[in-house]
Amino acid sequence: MEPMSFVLFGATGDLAKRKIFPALFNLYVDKKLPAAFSIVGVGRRAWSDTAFIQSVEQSIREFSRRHEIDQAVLAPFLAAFSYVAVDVTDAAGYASLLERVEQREKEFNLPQNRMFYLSVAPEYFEVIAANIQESGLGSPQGWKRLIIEKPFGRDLQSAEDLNQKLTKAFTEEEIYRIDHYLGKAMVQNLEALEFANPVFAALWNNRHIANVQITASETVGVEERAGFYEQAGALRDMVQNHMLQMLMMVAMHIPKRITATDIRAQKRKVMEAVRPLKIEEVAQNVVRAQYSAGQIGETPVVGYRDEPGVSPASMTETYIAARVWIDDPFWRGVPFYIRTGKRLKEKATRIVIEFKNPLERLYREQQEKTLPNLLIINVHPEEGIALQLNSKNPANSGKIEPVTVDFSAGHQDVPEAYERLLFDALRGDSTYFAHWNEVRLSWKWVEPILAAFERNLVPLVSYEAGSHGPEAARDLLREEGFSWWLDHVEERELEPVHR
Ligand SMILES: NC(=O)C1=CN([C@@H]2O[C@H](COP(=O)(O)OP(=O)(O)OC[C@H]3O[C@@H](n4cnc5c(N)ncnc54)[C@H](OP(=O)(O)O)[C@@H]3O)[C@@H](O)[C@H]2O)C=CC1
Ligand SMILES: O=C1O[C@H](COP(=O)(O)O)[C@@H](O)[C@H](O)[C@H]1O
Repeated sequence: MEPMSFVLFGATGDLAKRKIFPALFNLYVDKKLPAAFSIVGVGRRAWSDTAFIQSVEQSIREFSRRHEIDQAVLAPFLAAFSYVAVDVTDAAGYASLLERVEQREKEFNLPQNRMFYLSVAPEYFEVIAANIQESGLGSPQGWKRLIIEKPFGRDLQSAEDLNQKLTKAFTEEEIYRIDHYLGKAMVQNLEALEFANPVFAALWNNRHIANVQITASETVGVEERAGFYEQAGALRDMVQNHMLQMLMMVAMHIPKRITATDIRAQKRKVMEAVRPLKIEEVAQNVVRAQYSAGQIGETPVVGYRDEPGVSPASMTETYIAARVWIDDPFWRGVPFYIRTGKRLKEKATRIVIEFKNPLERLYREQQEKTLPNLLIINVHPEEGIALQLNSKNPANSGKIEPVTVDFSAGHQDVPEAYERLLFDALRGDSTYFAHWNEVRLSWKWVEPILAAFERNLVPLVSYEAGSHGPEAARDLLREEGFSWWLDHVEERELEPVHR
């Protein structure tokens, strides 16, 4: 990994504190940062280097996954940090930033490789990219890269505008769009699961798979983010990015080679084959809902409209479920169901692949019940893979019962998503970053849903906080004779009606 300068815009903010500094530190401890580097923080507030370095140290002590921090390791790490107060909208301020970056390059004997990380509100993305370009910061003798946070636009048009402006300063190959779900170990593992196991590779198609269920459920509510969330809702906040990225990762076909280019090409093909929804079809295929008051565990919680900062008549959805069809020869006829929501019963991101059960009748004639084989990929916070099979239980008169072969990654001290993604970006590996094609096609698919919501063509139903979501989401699957797996113990017993 080549020595470089890391310029962090938004260095005094929440994301820097909770994720970026701890991730950089953990990479440093694991010897995954270059041998020499400088980190220049940028914010508005008039901090000294010392004040900034103190805040970095505090964030590492508070948020690092490592609880034991060795001062002898921390001190040289912190020595790489310095701070420049710049209002990013003021082009004149970039001269002092350039001066500092160059001064540190000389001090640490660094080649001019520059990583720019935009951890600021999205309205600043364009102006920062333009000012980087115009100030000379963006013309180093070595490489330059741009890591950019979500959200990438708020609809197709704004995403296109943003992309056009960014690409005046950075090429597509230089842009690393963060989707932190792509940094999750089990999402990255999907590729190996599908392509490193011929047994699954052979089954990964509509001949063998009945449906795919992708869930990202959260117990938290809107927290202190009402200002943002009221404008976004679950569709923009989770579906356009994380949910569709997981769908692409599950549905992609075997690439020629395991490279960023080939994998991204396969993901693009999936999104190109996703059946577009007409506005008038949205209501039949998408459920939108909002949480009402309820209980998370033992704790009573208010409904969304009573959350601080939320309008009492808010129509913002905190839950989405949708049926997605992929019209290609591999997936034609296999529904992909996605759902995500806040204030649900459990915190769980999970993918369930339900296999077809053509031999079910054979055993039914024997008065035996078999359940479909399920491949369950627990993404977060549990991490692991489970395969549900049917097996005779000798302790129960040899009756067939479901058994689960479980590989759980347990709670090992594994790198967090931001560590993996930063490591990749520093190495110049863009496999697990969202390519513009993926972002564009995702917005394109989401557009009619946004329009249908705006025109109120889809009812906003409510669900009780602490529940598994609205009944309408169950009805969505019932239409094809399926049900959401693993919501309820009793659903394990529930026999889906297979056609
Ligand atoms: N926080 C999170 O968990 C997540 C955040 N994100 C994204 O990351 C980005 C940053 O979020 P977050 O850290 O929460 O935001 P914060 O509001 O906590 O921080 C914003 C940062 O931007 C700086 N800033 C704001 N205006 C200016 C300006 N005119 N000139 C220079 N610096 C400025 C602030 O500096 P100062 O305070 O000194 O003015 C601060 O460092 C956003 O795009 C967000 O959507 C994405 C996923 C999760
Ligand atoms: O991007 C976002 O993700 C989080 C959920 O992330 P997870 O890693 O905890 O599953 C979500 O709470 C937030 O609203 C959204 O902006």
